[in-house]
Amino acid sequence: MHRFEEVFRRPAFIAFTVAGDPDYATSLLSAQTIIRSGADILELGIPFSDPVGDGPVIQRADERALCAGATTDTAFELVREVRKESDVPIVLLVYCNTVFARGPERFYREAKQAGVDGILIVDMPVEEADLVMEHATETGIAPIFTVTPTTPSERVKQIADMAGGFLYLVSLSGVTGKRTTLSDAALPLIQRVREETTMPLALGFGIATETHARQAVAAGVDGVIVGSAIVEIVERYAGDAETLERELSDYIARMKAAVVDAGRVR
Ligand SMILES: O=P(O)(O)OC[C@@H](O)[C@@H](O)c1c[nH]c2ccccc12
Repeated sequence: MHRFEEVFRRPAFIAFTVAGDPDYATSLLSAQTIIRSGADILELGIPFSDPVGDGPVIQRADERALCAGATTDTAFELVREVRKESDVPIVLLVYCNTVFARGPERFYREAKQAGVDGILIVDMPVEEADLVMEHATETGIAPIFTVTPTTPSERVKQIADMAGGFLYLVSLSGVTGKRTTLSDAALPLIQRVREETTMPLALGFGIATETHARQAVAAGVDGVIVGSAIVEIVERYAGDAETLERELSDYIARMKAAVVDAGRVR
């Protein structure tokens, strides 16, 4: 859990991409570019056939990756490859089926061997987390959980007690995807969760612009998570590696600068 503590000493920029989107080579280039451009944490989604928490942009990315042959094994391979050149914390974002298809013991063990620092099982309620908690503890992989605007405060406390690394604050009730403004529910959520825990809090869902990122940091979060806006860049420029690298690195660098800058004036 060392890597997370270090990262959250100042507001962090957390970037999501789908492992294997649209193919292995492009996705490795994207992950490396994201890290080289200053992202503090890499969130890697293992593509899944029924990603119920995801909007159309990430659904399409999952589909592209699966069509190109992405599997849990190729996602672990990607982590190993990224680890050769970087120490940034890597969080795997998965649906339950992916973990249980392999068996949780083996999944956590292989994730650890590949160099994973945290695992967020997006459709696993805390009530069922017992099924994986011992493996998280054994491997030292941080169990990351989400809380949403509709999570009662008592439950927030229960979740925070189990969680490691950071708490993922879902800014709105809905699926992933860019929004034009930061959700109205974000600020009250941040304030409410702050009262229940001292863990680092990272806000995600709908965040796409530097303004959103600044607002989130000003509201008191320790991390800002962006997914769909990044996946859209991959989708648009995947056919041209040089342009993809440039566009992605511009975007990540701008978002990171906004987060750092907003942290300074806070
Ligand atoms: O795409 P957005 O709106 O920027 O949200 C982040 C998100 O993509 C990433 O963290 C994520 C991708 N798929 C998920 C499923 C559930 C929770 C979170 C996620």
